[in-house]
Order: sequence, then structure tokens, then C-alpha cells
Amino acid sequence: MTLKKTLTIAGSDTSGGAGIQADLKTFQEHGTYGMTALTVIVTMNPDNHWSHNVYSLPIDVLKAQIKTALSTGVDAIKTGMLSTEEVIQTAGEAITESGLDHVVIDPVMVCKGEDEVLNPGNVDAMVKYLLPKAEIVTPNLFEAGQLAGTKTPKTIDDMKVVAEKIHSLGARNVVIKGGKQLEHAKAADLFYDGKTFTLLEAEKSETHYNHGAGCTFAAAITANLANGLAVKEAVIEAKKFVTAAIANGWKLNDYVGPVMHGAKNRFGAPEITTTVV
Ligand SMILES: Nc1ncnc2c1ncn2[C@@H]1O[C@H](COP(=O)(O)OP(=O)(O)O)[C@@H](O)[C@H]1O
Ligand SMILES: Cc1ncc(COP(=O)(O)O)c(C=O)c1O
Repeated sequence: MTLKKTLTIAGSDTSGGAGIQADLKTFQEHGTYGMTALTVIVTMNPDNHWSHNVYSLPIDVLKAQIKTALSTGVDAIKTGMLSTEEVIQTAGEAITESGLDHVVIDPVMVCKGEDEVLNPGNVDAMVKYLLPKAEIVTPNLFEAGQLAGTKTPKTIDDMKVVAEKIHSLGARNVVIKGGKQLEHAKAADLFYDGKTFTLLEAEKSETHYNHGAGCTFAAAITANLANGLAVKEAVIEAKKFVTAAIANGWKLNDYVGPVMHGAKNRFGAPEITTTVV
């Protein structure tokens, strides 16, 4: 038996909830074979309120990992935390070399709970090297505003304008995550395929244990695409996966609570509604 192969080019979250750890757990839950190319290692300091340190790996080490993975043949690629413009360019070149359509760009700009943007030049580099290659890009509200060069969207109408702008920059599909930030009764995300806007809504969990939600959502989309789902179905199924993961988020320590990546397969799929808006 062979498995579909999914590659994540992303950072290591040592605490295990986000980054490549989230990606690999999510790939496994979807029955795909996960591979990794690490960009950075993030550690957390228990002596200083769990503050994050980001250690970049040498670019040659990143390139060697990408070469290893691509040599095996890959069915879908996801990008996550990319620390510098050079790393972003390298990820873009890897996508071109792979010749793949199934490319999920999660434009990670900050860690949850941290408010410092990784590197201000990264946004322009993502627009230049990654958006034109994205089968789908998965920004949260802040990231969407940054990519579009607008204010952070606050309403669903704002999200529509920003999604159109990001689509015009080359991403073939866009899903903007409203999540907890959006002032809306449900946890709502807006999906745009260049023609139709679809609002995906799920029950909002009143939890702070949501570390890794964004990575898990994008990794689930990646695995679903590798497994042959059409883009919109891949997003809807990923929304079920991440909604269950958040609803079962749990306390790791006094500072962080990761999502439970395997919750949907253990406890069942939550209901998602889709509405053309
Ligand atoms: N409290 C919540 N309850 C249910 N779903 C949520 C909640 N917060 C975020 N989500 C959903 O989780 C997914 C990831 O979103 P989010 O956590 O906002 O991403 P990021 O980690 O990139 O900021 C989206 O589908 C979003 O709507
Ligand atoms: C390596 C890495 N990637 C991505 C993220 C973003 O995580 P989230 O999915 O919670 O937005 C983090 C946050 O800590 C991280 O450490």
C-alpha cells in the first residue's frame, strides 16, 4: 500500500501544539505520510512567562531537507513559519521545482500570544514568491490585512474586499479565518475561489486552549488535497477537523493549551454550515 505524501516547510514548535508538530499529527490523522523541512526551532522559556525564542536554521540545511523530501515525490506542500525573505524565496523555489498544484500557504506572521511580527520584509516576499503559487492561502484577519496592504478586516464585508485583493495577487483560492477575533456569534471563515464567497460557520468554543489551531487547519487542508478532495471540500472538512480540535483543547501548563489534533477521529465531526454571501 502506498500513502499520499505531504510535505510541510515550517518551524518546529518545541511545545508540540503548533508548527511541524501540529502538521505531522494532522497528516497522520488524515492517513497521509508526513515529511518536514524545518526553517526555525521555537523554544519557550519557562523562567520568563513562556516567552518565545526563534532559532533559524542555516539556509543550506533548509535546502538539503527540501531536496530530500522532493526527491521522493510529494503530493501536496504546505508552508508555515518562514523566518526571513531568503527562506520565503527558498520555499517558493521548492514549490516551483515540485511542479505541484496542491500548495497551501499559511502566512504565519506572529505566534499566538506574541505580538511581534517575525520580520517586516516578509510580507512583501510572501506576496512576491508565494501567493502566485498558492492553490489556497489561509490568513487570519491580521495576516489578510497585511497581505492585501489594507487595515485588518473587522466585518464580513471587509473580509470580502480583502479576499478579492489577495486573489488578485495570484492565490487561486483564499480562506480568511475570522476565528475568535471576528465579532460574530459563530467561528466564521470566508472562502473565496475567485467567483463565489462562501461563509463557513461553526460553534465558537469559549476556550483559550487554541494553540496550533491555524497550523492544524492548514495542514488538514493540505492532507485533504493530497487525498483528492476538491479545494472547497478540503476546506470544509478541515474546518470540521479544527473545530473538534479546538473544542477539545487542553491545558499543557500555566501558559499554553494546545488543540487536540486527533479529536475529530475520536469524538466525531461537528456541524459546519456553509452559506453563499
Ligand atoms: N474559539 C474558537 N472556536 C471555534 N473555532 C475557532 C475558534 N478560534 C478559531 N477558530 C477556528 O480555527 C481555525 C484557525 O483559526 P485561528 O486560530 O484564528 O488561526 P491562527 O492560529 O492562524 O490565528 C479557523 O477555522 C477559525 O475559525
Ligand atoms: C513554529 C510555529 N509555527 C506556527 C505557529 C503559529 O501557531 P498557531 O497555529 O497557533 O497560529 C507557532 C506558534 O507558536 C510556532 O511556534
